[in-house]
Amino acid sequence: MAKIRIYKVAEQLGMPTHEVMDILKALGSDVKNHMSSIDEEYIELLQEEREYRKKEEEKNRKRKERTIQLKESPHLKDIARLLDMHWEDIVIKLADWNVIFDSKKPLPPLVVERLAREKNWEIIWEDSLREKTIEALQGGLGIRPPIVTVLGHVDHGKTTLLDAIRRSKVAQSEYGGITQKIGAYQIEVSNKKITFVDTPGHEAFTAMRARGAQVTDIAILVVAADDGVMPQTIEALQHAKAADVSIIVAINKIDKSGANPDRIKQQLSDYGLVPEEWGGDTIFVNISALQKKGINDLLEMILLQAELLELKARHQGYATGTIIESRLDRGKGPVATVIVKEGTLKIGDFFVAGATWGKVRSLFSVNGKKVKEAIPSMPVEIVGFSELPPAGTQYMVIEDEKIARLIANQKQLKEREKSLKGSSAQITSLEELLSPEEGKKRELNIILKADFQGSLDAIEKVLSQIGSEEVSIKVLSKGVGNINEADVVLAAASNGIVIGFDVKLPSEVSKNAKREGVDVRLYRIIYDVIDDLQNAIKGMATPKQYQESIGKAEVRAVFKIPKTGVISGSYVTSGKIERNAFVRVIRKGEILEESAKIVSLKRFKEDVKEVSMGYECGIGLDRFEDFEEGDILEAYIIREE
Ligand SMILES: Nc1nc2c(ncn2[C@@H]2O[C@H](COP(=O)(O)OP(=O)(O)OP(=O)(O)O)[C@@H](O)[C@H]2O)c(=O)[nH]1
Repeated sequence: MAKIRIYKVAEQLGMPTHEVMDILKALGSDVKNHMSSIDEEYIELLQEEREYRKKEEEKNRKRKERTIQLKESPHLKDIARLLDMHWEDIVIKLADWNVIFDSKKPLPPLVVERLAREKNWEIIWEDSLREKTIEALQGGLGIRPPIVTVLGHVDHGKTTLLDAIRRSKVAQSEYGGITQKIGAYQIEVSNKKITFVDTPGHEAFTAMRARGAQVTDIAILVVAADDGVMPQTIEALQHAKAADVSIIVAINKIDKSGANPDRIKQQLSDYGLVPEEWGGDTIFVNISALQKKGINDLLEMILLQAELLELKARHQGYATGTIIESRLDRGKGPVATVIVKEGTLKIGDFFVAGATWGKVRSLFSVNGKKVKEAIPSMPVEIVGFSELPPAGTQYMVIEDEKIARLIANQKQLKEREKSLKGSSAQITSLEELLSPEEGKKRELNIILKADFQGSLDAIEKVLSQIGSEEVSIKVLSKGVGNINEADVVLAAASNGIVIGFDVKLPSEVSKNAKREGVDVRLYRIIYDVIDDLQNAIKGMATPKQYQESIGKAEVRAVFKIPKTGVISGSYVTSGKIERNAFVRVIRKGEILEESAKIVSLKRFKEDVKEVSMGYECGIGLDRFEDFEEGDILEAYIIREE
């Protein structure tokens, strides 16, 4: 066996001699110094060991480099410093995540970790610091009243019930003073409060949820005893279930002669709402909203249910909440009703609600009385908005006026961008839903509509069999009949898709679906449903897109045209430019804009579909206006494989 000296080995492997000797010694060899010789066959082993050590070193180095050790609960400014971020940027992010910023308090651990992760850092909390920080933030957690929404089929008595409750509990004198409907009210029974959202109907309920606002804890499902369970009763029930709220059934109109509460209990049992007396856990209460009978029982049941739910909220600190309704008041300007979720809302607070911001100038209770502050679950009217915020918008108090304005402006920008792109970032389609996300099992939420019960059951059965390891299929709601507004809203709120089997999609509903970015699919053959879903689950339905270049133009002049915007007078140097193409803007070899859509293509004053090589034309783009002479516009079309 050939021998080789250690210093030669070291040279050959590019390793320091001491390291070679180190490894050899660890192997049991009795090497003395760099002049010692070893068998050549050791070289491979040395090399492997060297590689392994290198990788470990690298790992260790990364581990050390990318961790932040925390010895104290970090406040926002600490984290900004540690992550080398602007604290304003962090505050904007927090607003996006609906996390209250309070400079006097530490940031919640999860938020710290998430911020760090975005910058590729790992947070190491010393000892029990993480727990301590959580404890410190939870100070002031207290019971809060339940928030109740009334749902049910048309004419089953939702409005009458809400009215009856309000009239029975709010003193007549106060009630008389209310001229405006403000979307919510609060009553007191046996020294406990209950908040009612006064916009009955599951569409409103789910529309709010679609905006990310889940205000309801308990849904009262009103069913008229003489009419029984109707399509919208089921729809409402499914919406409430999808939102994961507790349901109490109020069997209404028991004063009527045809009233048959047992039949309703039977019907609802089929949908999983089994009365307690039959061994289930759903509370049923018989009422007559018109004759104000059973109202107290119902309220008691709501309180009982609320107790079981152990509803709690942070009472201290800055407030967050949800806009329930907004209106323009002649005297007060834009006002909105907010139900407070956390914290205490006070006069003088700065706030952000979606793209609007403001300062709380005055607060009114829902009975029209001036109040100084509002605590969790309390509905309150706020004066001081800069613009009207839409219902369902999240509301949050911001410590600093400048930041409040900044966040609102950012939101405005984002919304404008979204409307330019024509669709929201949360488009949920089969394709997108199924695009893989780090090792998580994905859920495909389906709203199923069919021509009759038989087909509905059949499809649901096959759907339950085609989930895969990565994707499970969940039928959120099912019903007989055409696709309607409520289906679309539910899909939007639950990131689901609507599947229609031998039913119609009315054009109004279709428009809304498009606007909301909801994927609606219509089928006539059951196997097509299965095929499509199976393919989608396998990822085969994701069409591969590629860009096909069609031509180039060079900017020769730049014009500003009133109302139209900036137009580049260009000369087509190769291929052609088509009106429906996308454009890449290149200046001196640098890409300034990757994907702008052509919004105007003209020859002289005429709109044209395409312009070929050798011709001049005017090109306007949707997201780029800063043309300069000499810019190259590369036109391409997106095709699917
Ligand atoms: N007999 C009787 N009639 C009732 C009762 N509750 C409501 N009604 C009547 O039923 C009709 C419909 O009541 P509403 O409260 O408007 O029903 P709703 O569910 O709010 O209806 P929409 O707002 O159209 O969805 C009205 O004429 C009420 O007077 C009741 O307990 N008994």
